[in-house]
Amino acid sequence: MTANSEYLNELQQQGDFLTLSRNNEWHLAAGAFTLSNGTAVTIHDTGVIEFQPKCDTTIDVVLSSAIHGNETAPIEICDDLIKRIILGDLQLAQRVLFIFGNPQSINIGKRFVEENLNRLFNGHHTVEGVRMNNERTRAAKLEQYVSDFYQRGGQHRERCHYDLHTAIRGSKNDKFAVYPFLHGKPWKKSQLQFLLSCGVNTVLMMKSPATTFSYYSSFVHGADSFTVELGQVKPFGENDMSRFAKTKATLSALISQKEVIYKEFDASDFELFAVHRSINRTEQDFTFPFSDDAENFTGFSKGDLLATDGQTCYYADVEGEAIIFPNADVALGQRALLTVIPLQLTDNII
Ligand SMILES: O=C(O)CCC(=O)N[C@@H](CCC(=O)O)C(=O)O
Ligand SMILES: [Zn+2]
Repeated sequence: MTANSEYLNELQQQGDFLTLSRNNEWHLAAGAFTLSNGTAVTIHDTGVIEFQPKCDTTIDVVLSSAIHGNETAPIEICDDLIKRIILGDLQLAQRVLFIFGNPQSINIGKRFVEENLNRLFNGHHTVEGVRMNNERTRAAKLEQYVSDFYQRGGQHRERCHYDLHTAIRGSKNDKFAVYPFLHGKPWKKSQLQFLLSCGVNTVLMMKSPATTFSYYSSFVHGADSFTVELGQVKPFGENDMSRFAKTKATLSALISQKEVIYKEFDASDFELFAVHRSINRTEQDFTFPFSDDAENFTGFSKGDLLATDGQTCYYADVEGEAIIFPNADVALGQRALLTVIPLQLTDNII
């Protein structure tokens, strides 16, 4: 028996792809098997597992978590879905690719090992003159796995990608999604209805390209793609999983049903925000005037100080400008703060 088939036997019996991935931090030999219900299972690498049911399918679904290793609730959600599929308790009706992005960062309980993986997509992993590291290599591979997965599904199918995260800070709106910049293409009501069903009624509309995983699959593969923030970062074992019941049930339905009927679209169900600006840290001396427990979506009055970057002070220039993802510890040149303002829906939505 080869080492490869040993891990496959154990995986088939226990369904524990998360532990297998954590035990093989940066690489796992590819392997495949078929479930008794006919679903083909392919392990492409550590943290990357594909399920192809026997029936005809219409949607190619990518569910990623652990792009940041300490964001545990989404990892637990995906771990549970994968186990149920492998053990035959959840029968799929759609193709699914699950990704645990950064197994070593899960093991050390940190956002990343050397470099923030979610700043390396859309080609930013490979830059002339910049040394490759494990996270850069991983970002390049993850792009390729997603690309191959969508290509095997074929053109003219629905493609979606939900990149599941949790926020470092608490948030006034506990769960929210980032809708990547669509380059003028319309936003989709059907996607907002899906998010609402997940318990996510707050969506931020980006207005420029990004280096994130969700922007990559949206821009390069035309997928309906979102970064989804499911509450606040907690260590394993400290998540109140009842808070994610709607998310789990909706993801489960998405992959196990031919079609899911969501609540009819009603704009008043949502709180939508436009990203107003992104403030990067360019100086060693970068500070916020608010405390570490100031929550995401805290609004500021026009003229209030928002951040100080060396000699540059940033002030709110719109009444109610609200803070998202403030993080003074980011690497120089990276985003330290987003600000948002409420958005009224225009006709750029279908
Ligand atoms: O709470 C925080 O500061 C970060 C939470 C997080 O990881 N958010 C993502 C958002 C990605 C996007 O803008 O689509 C990130 O910062 O990578
Ligand atoms: Zn994250």
